[in-house]
Amino acid sequence: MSTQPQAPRRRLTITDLRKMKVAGEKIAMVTAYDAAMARLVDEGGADAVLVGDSLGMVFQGHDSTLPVALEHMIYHAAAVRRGLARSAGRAHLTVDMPFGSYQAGADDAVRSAMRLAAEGGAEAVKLEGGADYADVIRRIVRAGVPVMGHIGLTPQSVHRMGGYVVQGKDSEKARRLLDDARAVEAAGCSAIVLECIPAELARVITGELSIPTIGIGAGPHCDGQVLVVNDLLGLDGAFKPKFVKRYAEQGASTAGAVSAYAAEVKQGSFPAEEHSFHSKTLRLVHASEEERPDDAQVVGAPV
Ligand SMILES: Nc1nc(=O)c2c([nH]1)NC[C@@H]1CN(c3ccc(C(=O)N[C@@H](CCC(=O)O)C(=O)O)cc3)CN21
Ligand SMILES: CC(C)C(=O)C(=O)O
Ligand SMILES: [Mg+2]
Repeated sequence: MSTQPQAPRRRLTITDLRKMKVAGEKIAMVTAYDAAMARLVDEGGADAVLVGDSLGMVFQGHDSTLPVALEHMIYHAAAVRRGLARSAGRAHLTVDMPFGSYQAGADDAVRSAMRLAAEGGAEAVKLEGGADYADVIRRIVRAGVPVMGHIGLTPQSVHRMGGYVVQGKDSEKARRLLDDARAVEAAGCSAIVLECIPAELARVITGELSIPTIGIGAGPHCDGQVLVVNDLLGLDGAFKPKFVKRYAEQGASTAGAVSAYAAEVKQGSFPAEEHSFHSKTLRLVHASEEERPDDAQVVGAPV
């Protein structure tokens, strides 16, 4: 009997994410920055993986996303791409365009997006900005790369915003964000991230747009949600903004595991017998021994 050929696994496309909005099926997106985590996130059932420029803060240790370079995003995207290739899931892959890779002009933006797709394996790129970026979005989409928008709290504009603060809290600013959302959809975006805006505003934007809205700190009415994986795993005990829910306390459990390991090393109980290798044929000779047979195998002795 021959084994049945396996139906090839089909990865979700950006079009599938749009169909999920129509079907009323919520989209679960999670960030990942390396191959191992990408595989776990994919096998955990995330619909979409984001290689976020938040890696500048959670991976590189900066206090903003501004120092992240296009080369860094390509490096992490390619690692995540390889992780997804080895995993059993079907997540779609979006990669953030970092600060400086698209703001100077549309030609530059198209070149950056093409590198993220060609070298990083991105199936879509995400960029921060509203109506002001309509032309840039149009040009990248025309080049063949789907674009995800991102409005509200846009971390690359931290200095203009005066910190990581909730956006669109008064009627005029909320109106401007709704106009921005409409503008990026009209420019050809396939989806849009809404970050740290009132839930009431996110509900209106979600109802007005035909592309899916993916919220972070934008309430429950969005078509999907995104969280930084380190945050949902509770890896950083000090970082707990209001919108984060921790589904694990891996920061505490990791520090606890290392502490147990260090204690056992110091005490001599690790490695134990079951962690050690042996050889029956090896004849050990101490370096201090005067008479050494010519055929002795010397281990641990200075030459
Ligand atoms: N680990 C991590 N998670 C993120 O979600 C994230 C990053 N890093 N780095 C890039 C940006 C920065 N983000 C942030 C950072 C801090 C707040 C924050 O402290 N927010 C306050 C709200 C302040 C207000 O009331 O306006 C909060 O308490 O949630 C929000 C978003 C979101 N992104
Ligand atoms: C938090 C998400 C939306 C993001 O842009 C990032 O991780 O960089
Ligand atoms: Mg980002």
